[in-house]
Amino acid sequence: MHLKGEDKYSHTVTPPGNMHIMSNILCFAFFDESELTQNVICIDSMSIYVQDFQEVKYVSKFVIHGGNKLHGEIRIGGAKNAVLPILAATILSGKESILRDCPNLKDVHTMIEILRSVGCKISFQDSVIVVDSSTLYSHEIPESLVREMRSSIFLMGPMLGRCGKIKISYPGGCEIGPRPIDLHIKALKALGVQITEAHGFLECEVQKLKGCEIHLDYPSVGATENAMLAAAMAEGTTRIINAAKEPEIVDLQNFMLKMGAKIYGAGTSEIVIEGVKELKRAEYKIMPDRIVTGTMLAAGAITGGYIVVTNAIPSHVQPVVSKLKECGCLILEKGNTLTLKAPERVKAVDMIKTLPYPGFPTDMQAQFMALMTVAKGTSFFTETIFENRYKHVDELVRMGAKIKIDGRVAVVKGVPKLTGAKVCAKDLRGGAALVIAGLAAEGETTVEDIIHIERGYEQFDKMLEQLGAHIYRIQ
Ligand SMILES: CC(=O)N[C@H]1[C@@H](OP(=O)(O)OP(=O)(O)OC[C@H]2O[C@@H](n3ccc(=O)[nH]c3=O)[C@H](O)[C@@H]2O)O[C@H](CO)[C@@H](O)[C@@H]1O
Ligand SMILES: C=C(OP(=O)(O)O)C(=O)O
Repeated sequence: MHLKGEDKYSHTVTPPGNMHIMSNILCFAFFDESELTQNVICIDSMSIYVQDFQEVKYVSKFVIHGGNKLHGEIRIGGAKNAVLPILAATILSGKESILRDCPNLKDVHTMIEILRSVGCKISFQDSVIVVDSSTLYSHEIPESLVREMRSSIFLMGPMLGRCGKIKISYPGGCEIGPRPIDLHIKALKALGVQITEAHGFLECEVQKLKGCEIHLDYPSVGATENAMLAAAMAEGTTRIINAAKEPEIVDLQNFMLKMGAKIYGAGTSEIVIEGVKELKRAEYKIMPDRIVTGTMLAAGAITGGYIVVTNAIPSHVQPVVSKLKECGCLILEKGNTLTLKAPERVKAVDMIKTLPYPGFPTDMQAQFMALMTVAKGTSFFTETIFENRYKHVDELVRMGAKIKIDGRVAVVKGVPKLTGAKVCAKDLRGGAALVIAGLAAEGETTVEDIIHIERGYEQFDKMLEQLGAHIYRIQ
């Protein structure tokens, strides 16, 4: 075989033959000159093998021809940030859980792999995930999977609630900056968990979780969720004070209520959980993704389009909707539908500051910035949640955007037109922002490394295509 290029990446594959390992495997792909998909050498801790891997998607990109106004109707699916903690929560009951409207995303598959690795039986078909956690047999979470996704730390609370121990590695930092887990650890310690930290691993153990008052120094979404999950089966009452108020926290509470947990207050800054001895089988429909909703609205707005977004929860996207109205879009809310009619060119809004819910979501900062690059006037962004969430800026600048960064502030001077360019998705929302920019750019835009985008958007290209965008995907 003539080697043209070499690529190294992590991918979840089903090993050939009778091997029953289904884990995160390191793959070295050797590209043949004539064909991009040839052989892959896969290495994991237990085996090395060569696989003819015609179906593997090595390098995926989106190619966008800008200029089309988006028009039509699009349905929003279940939220990534709701389904991930809820999947972790299924461990608690030791019974069956049926989850509907689950998005088919890379992160969801990683969470499924994690649950399988500790013994759960899972099926995922037509947006329905069925988890049977009665067969749980391990408390050790494979490091390779933990490193793939920060949300793996959601396993801490449920594993401690269910079997009193967990061994898990640090999830590590990520593209958007360092993401410590000190608040998670503090909350779990308050519930009585002994935690030993060594060589990048956390070994946590508790005889019996004890209800307590947890004062979060910051309303961290993940730490609030982990504390809720750990407290569900603790002895006595737990109060989480300065809890995060994001809608995904309410969704988690609603799922826990279905399982028979005694919990109230989610959506406010104080959540109260009265521990119960046992939880039961539950069926639940995941809430619609508010960030995908906001992203589609931003995409409609940048193209001067007229779109109808269905299966949305308008109250969840108010911070984004009010900014879109400020920049001249007409938005009509009716039941679970949002209709957006955008002007030919939006006006700049002077200040966008990311804040915990109900403030403007950090997960919408990049997409809104893409919109502001072509607005009339100058807008100022302040990113207060994550330290390093401006990686899309250099890429937008390649497309002709005028943006200057000073620490946590980005100043965006709107230009009449962007021009298509070859750009690279550095993280999930930043990647989505580049696609949005491409929709309005003159000529062709290629967005590389869309693997990041696919962590959070199911068939992003198809959704936009349905609204009339010229976008296609190249493997
Ligand atoms: C899967 C999921 O739901 N992810 C969302 C969740 O992430 P995540 O739960 O990680 O976000 P947090 O609210 O915990 O993080 C917010 C800030 O608190 C800091 N922090 C957090 C925990 C901790 O122990 N110590 C600490 O310092 C973080 O570094 C960050 O600066 O909320 C974020 C903020 O809305 C969103 O951008 C993510 O999309
Ligand atoms: C940052 C995000 O997710 P995660 O916390 O899973 O990295 C996001 O959804 O924008």
